[in-house]
Parts: sequence; structure tokens; C-alpha cells
Amino acid sequence: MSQEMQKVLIADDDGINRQVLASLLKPDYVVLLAKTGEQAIERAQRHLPDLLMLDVMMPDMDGYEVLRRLRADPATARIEVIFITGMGRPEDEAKGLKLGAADYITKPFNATVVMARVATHLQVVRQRRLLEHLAHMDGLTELANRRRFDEIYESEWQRATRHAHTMSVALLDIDCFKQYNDHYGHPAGDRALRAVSRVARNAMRRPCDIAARYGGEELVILMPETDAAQGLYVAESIREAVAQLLIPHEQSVASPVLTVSIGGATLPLGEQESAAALFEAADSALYRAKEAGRNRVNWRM
Ligand SMILES: Nc1nc2c(ncn2[C@@H]2O[C@H](COP(=O)(O)OP(=O)(O)OP(=O)(O)O)[C@@H](O)[C@H]2O)c(=O)[nH]1
Repeated sequence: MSQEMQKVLIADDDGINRQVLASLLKPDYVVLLAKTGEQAIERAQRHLPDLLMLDVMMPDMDGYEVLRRLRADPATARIEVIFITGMGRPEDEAKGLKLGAADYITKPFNATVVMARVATHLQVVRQRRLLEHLAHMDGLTELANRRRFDEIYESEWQRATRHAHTMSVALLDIDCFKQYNDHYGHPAGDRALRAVSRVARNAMRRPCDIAARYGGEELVILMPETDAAQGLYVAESIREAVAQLLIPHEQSVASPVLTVSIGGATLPLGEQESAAALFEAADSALYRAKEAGRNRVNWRM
């Protein structure tokens, strides 16, 4: 997870308030400013701040309406919001909190209290992101887990069929891994699995490519907008790089070192097209790679 500075957007029509808040927050955060409700929405969409400090009373659009609009857009729906207001009435505060604001600060504010509240909310944002990240990650290999893969596979499948794009999927399985575990021990097996996972992750070239742990010692690689020739090239480079790790595997029938077999398939399949059919085509290609002697790539053409 990146440790870059968190972003705070301050939306207030009063220039002095903006300056006071900005000077408080600038040493610790990236501070963005907006003078109107419209500007607040536009900057929130463009910069996706971690926190929005939102004045309730602005001439063009009140803070409640800004918050409503941000919540209605999935891209900005989860931005944390603190209302800043001169209205200290409990019903105003309740209205803001009901709309989903995290907090409510009344003017004139105390600098120390503002800083403390901002820090608390931003820590919650950081922790939530970390939890989301961990929920999507396999603990042993640090690759995406199967649940994450399933989500991405579904959405990439939709995208590929909507735009008639090509898409490649490959399944990777370590050869004779049972024998490896039996001979070298399970902890050594775990280390080998991590090493293979690193190779797969390093082979991902584009931001939308993803390597995930699909099952025990099986990885899956998804390469959107990638044709069979490119997919095959990536798979072959992974197979080669794993063999080059030169991890001894005395019990393998395929090679004296640890190797992988990879099966792949690419859209369009030329027959019944479905997310499941593409995956099954890659799975049968993997089966044939195993049958043909392992340590090889088989691509369904
Ligand atoms: N060390 C370790 N082993 C695992 C893990 N997950 C699965 N395995 C092992 O992976 C092995 C998979 O064995 P098989 O499916 O029989 O396949 P194989 O021995 O790799 O044989 P082929 O695939 O035919 O080459 C089993 O022994 C599992 O215990 C893991 O997280 N760590």
C-alpha cells in the first residue's frame, strides 16, 4: 500500500475560512480548494480526495446538496465528508449526519480540535483501505485472491463482449508439486509457491493485467485486450522464468528443477462464448500441457 500524503478538499465560499483551514492542514496533507458547490463536486470527481471539508452555506448550492450529489455518483460516493458550519443547531447537525457525513464542526473552530478530528477521520479512511486491500489479497502469495479474481473476471468479460475486444486467460499449475512438498517439506513448498507467484506478478505488463491465486498451487492470469499471440508470449516468458529460478526438484518427472505448465485461451473462442467457456478452454489447454509432458504452454487456438 502506498504511503503517499492523503488529500483533503476544502470547500468554503469564505476566503478567510479556506485560508485558515488550508494553513492548518498543509503541513500534513495535500490540500485542494473549492469556492463553490459546483467546484467542490468537480474537484471531488477529478481528484478523489480522502476527505472533503464542506461548508454547509454556499451561495450556489448548499453543502447538503453537494453531499447528496457526491453520494449518487459511485466514483465519489465513498468520500469522507466533514461539514463545517456556523449553524450549531442539533437538527442541522442531525441532517448532515443522516446524509452520511462523518462529522460536523461548528464555527468558530478551535484549531487543535479541527486537526485532531481530521486526523482521526483520515486514519479511519486509511484503515478501511487497508482492510479492503487485505480482503482482496491472498496472504501467502500476496496475489489477488480468488474472490477478487472472480469479480474482475466478470467485469472484464462484460467489457470485452460489449466492445468486441479480445481477452486472454491462462491457468498455471506447478508441476509435480505434491512430490515437491513430500520431498522438501511444506514450508519449502510455500516458498516455491511464493517465488512462482512473484514471477507471474512481474510478468504483468499493463495495469489491467492481473495474476491471482486461484486454488492451492494454481494461479490464473487475466490479460484483457490481449490476443492469443501476445498471451502465449507472456505465458511462455513466465514458464521460462520459473525454470530459470533453478529451484531443485529431484522428484519431478518433467525436469530436475521446479517448472510450471500453463494452459491458455483467448476470446473470441469461435464457438459458444461465455465467461465459463473461456475459463474451461484454458483449463483443458492446461490439462493437455500436463499430458504432453509438463513444463510447457498449451494455447487453445
Ligand atoms: N506447500 C504448499 N502446498 C500446497 C499449497 N496448496 C496446495 N498445495 C499442494 O499442491 C499439491 C497439488 O498436487 P496435485 O494436484 O496432485 O498435482 P501435482 O503434484 O502438482 O501434479 P501435476 O499437477 O500433475 O504436475 C498438493 O500436494 C497440495 O498439498 C500451499 O499453499 N502450500
